[in-house]
Amino acid sequence: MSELVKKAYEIAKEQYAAIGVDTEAAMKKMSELTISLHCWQTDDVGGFETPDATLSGGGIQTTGNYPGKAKSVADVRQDLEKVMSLLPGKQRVNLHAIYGEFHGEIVDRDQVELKHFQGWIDWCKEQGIGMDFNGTFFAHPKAAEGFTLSSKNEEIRQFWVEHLKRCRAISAEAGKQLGTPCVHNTWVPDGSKDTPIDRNGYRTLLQKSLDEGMATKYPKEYMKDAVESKTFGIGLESMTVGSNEFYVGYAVKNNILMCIDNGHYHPTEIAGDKISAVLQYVDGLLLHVTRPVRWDSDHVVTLNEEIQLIASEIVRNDFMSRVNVGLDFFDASINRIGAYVTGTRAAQKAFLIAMLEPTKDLVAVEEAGKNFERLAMLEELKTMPFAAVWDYYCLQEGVPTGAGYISEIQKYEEEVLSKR
Ligand SMILES: C[C@H](O)[C@H](O)[C@@H](O)C(=O)CO
Ligand SMILES: [Mn+2]
Repeated sequence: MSELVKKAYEIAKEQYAAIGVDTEAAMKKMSELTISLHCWQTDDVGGFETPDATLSGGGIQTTGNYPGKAKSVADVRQDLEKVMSLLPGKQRVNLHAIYGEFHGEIVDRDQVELKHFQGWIDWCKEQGIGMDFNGTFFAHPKAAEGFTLSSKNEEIRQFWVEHLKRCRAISAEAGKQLGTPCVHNTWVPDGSKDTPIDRNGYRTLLQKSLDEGMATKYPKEYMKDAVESKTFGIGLESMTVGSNEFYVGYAVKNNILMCIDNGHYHPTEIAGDKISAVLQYVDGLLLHVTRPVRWDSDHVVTLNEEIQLIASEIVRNDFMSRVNVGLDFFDASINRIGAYVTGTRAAQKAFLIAMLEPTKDLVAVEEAGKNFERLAMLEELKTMPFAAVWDYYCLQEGVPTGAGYISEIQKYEEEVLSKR
């Protein structure tokens, strides 16, 4: 098999060289890409605050009941280790605050501390990876009214401000210990099912709470703040407090990261187009790469045009060091390890394809007004022998080539997941 992969690669290398693309340089550039693996695909966003915790509310939903979901932090780690063993390139782990090690104690969100996540930091150290973090502002009685950081109930608002403060402190310590900045992302579901009157009041409160929660400034080498907007959530269809305009404004004003989740816009909007727009005004972005199907359904990422534009925009403009690439999907209807591996590989493929583009030539053609030639070149690029380069890259990285990971995942399902 590996002989075949090498042979195919040699031919592909020549074909790419003929259009001015250096395949070796492209594979080398892949080392600049680190993908942050969201822990929540392992257990359908349940977390471990209580033994039977499940996702409820917040306008997000998992569907499906495929056997084998992670039931403990140990299961999550075991699953993520399996996932990483099947992926080329570099990864990090992205945790939500509900994934702490609480050891049977009821720890409310305004009580989370470093000690609940020290085990995770140690595990990251062992794995040689970085950690990202998220306050969890959903699936909680104090989020049941639809408002958290923008709540008009001062006690509730303060509760969530305290959660934000604590999560940022945990993030800073994780980044410090691991020697790589931890991105702390804030997404709140806040919004209204039916038409509200005081949109402005809620937005003023959200801004006030973010200012309070982020008042402590940490060194950028330890942690970076990100804020995530959304168009609407289920049951919160009429108004989202943290809309796109709200958070672009907040991120620009405070020069923090804007999180672009490509499931969080109107279906006709193109998330990839937003990257160069927002990066005119902020230093960096966080991406939540996902696949919305008709709504923010968080299907497993596949190699589609949307993902391709996102990756191409980053590579074409040399934005690799300014964009933190994370994933955000949770499909409970299929093997969850398979979901991770397929989805992460799809995102990585999009980046490698972007790195195999003769961008300078395309720009020259565009600037010369040769739009037919631009169109034709883009079409021809679609059928270049990308798979041969991808397989060779996987071979070099010591992970299964082609569909080779499927049987590995089936074996893991038989030996581990089916016994849970
Ligand atoms: C669980 C995630 O934090 C959540 O999905 C958020 O990032 C989001 O995208 C909500 O729609
Ligand atoms: Mn998201």
